[in-house]
Amino acid sequence: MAVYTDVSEPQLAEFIGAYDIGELLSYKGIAEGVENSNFLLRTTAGTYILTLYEKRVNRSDLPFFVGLMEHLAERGLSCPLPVHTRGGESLGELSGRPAAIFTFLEGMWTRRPAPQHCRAVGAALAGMHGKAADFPLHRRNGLAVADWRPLFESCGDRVDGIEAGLAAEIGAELDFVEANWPADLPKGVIHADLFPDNVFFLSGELSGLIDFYFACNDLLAYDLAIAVCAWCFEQDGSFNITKGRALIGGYASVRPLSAAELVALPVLCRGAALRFLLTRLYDWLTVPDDSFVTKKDPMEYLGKLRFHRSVKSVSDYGYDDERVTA
Ligand SMILES: Nc1ncnc2c1ncn2[C@@H]1O[C@H](COP(=O)(O)OP(=O)(O)O)[C@@H](O)[C@H]1O
Ligand SMILES: N[C@@H](CCOP(=O)(O)O)C(=O)O
Repeated sequence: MAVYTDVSEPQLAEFIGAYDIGELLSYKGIAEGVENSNFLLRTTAGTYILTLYEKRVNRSDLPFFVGLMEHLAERGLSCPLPVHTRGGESLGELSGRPAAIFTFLEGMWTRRPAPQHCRAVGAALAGMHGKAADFPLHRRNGLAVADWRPLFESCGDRVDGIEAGLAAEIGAELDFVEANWPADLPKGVIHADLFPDNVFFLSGELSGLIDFYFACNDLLAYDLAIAVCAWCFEQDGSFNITKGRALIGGYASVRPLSAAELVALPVLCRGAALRFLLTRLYDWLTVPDDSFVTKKDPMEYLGKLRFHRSVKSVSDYGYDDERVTA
């Protein structure tokens, strides 16, 4: 459930009055999502999304997120376009929350990604990296390698209650990724959360990307590693090499990967799996059970992490490149 803040009709009608989007016909909360409150708006001019930014989103980051979506949409990436008020503002305030209205993106996310979805996602991610290359704002990744150990420490002493030995396993993994994290790979603006629920498809074709609220500046290949973790495993936890080949191949078809990026991909995937293991673990142990926040299973990412630990080179992901796998 992700409608944390209620909006009354008079408040909303007044808010909408500042925009050229016609009269309000109806609105309803959208149950999906985790971080913010989202509403589907129907007006005499069309359908829109209203987002109220909740506490876990830092207000000072909003110009980066909203500006990035505008920048990408202007360059032809299919993603929500912030709608401006008549006064030119894309961010306002509603029900005591920062709020924005976005264009509605047609399509649905896929619960059963197939290799052709993975290929399209890889290509779209590389396209996003290219289109964001001249985005002028900068946002530090608040969940970068250096932040993982403090996040783990803030999980407290109940980690082994989930699985015996888990704290030591995570500690050893942190030691490894901190010592082996690549420093000199190409950097830029990354999506940082390109999971299946953030990619829409329509009639089998990718129709757009949403949820840029983890976007930040970091290694481009780390974004690919996040997508490998999110798209290429089956429900039973096994890695699907055909999906790996499709995702990485789709990415490389738009933005060729350097040999150094390919060599680094296994450690980047270990880091990506660890990052989602840790954020899920933190929520699992600290968010009250009666909270609206949907807690996701941390152990799914422990399984993925263990797989990546067994990987010797990018060819184990199904991707062959003679520079690194000959
Ligand atoms: N521009 C959009 N067009 C269509 N649906 C959207 C749009 N933005 C959000 N949604 C809907 O709202 C849901 C939650 O959005 P999301 O940005 O993922 O929220 P959160 O940041 O809270 O996780 C999505 O799964 C989708 O159904
Ligand atoms: N993708 C993350 C959680 C963030 O949720 P989102 O709805 O904002 O994409 C995870 O799976 O842990």
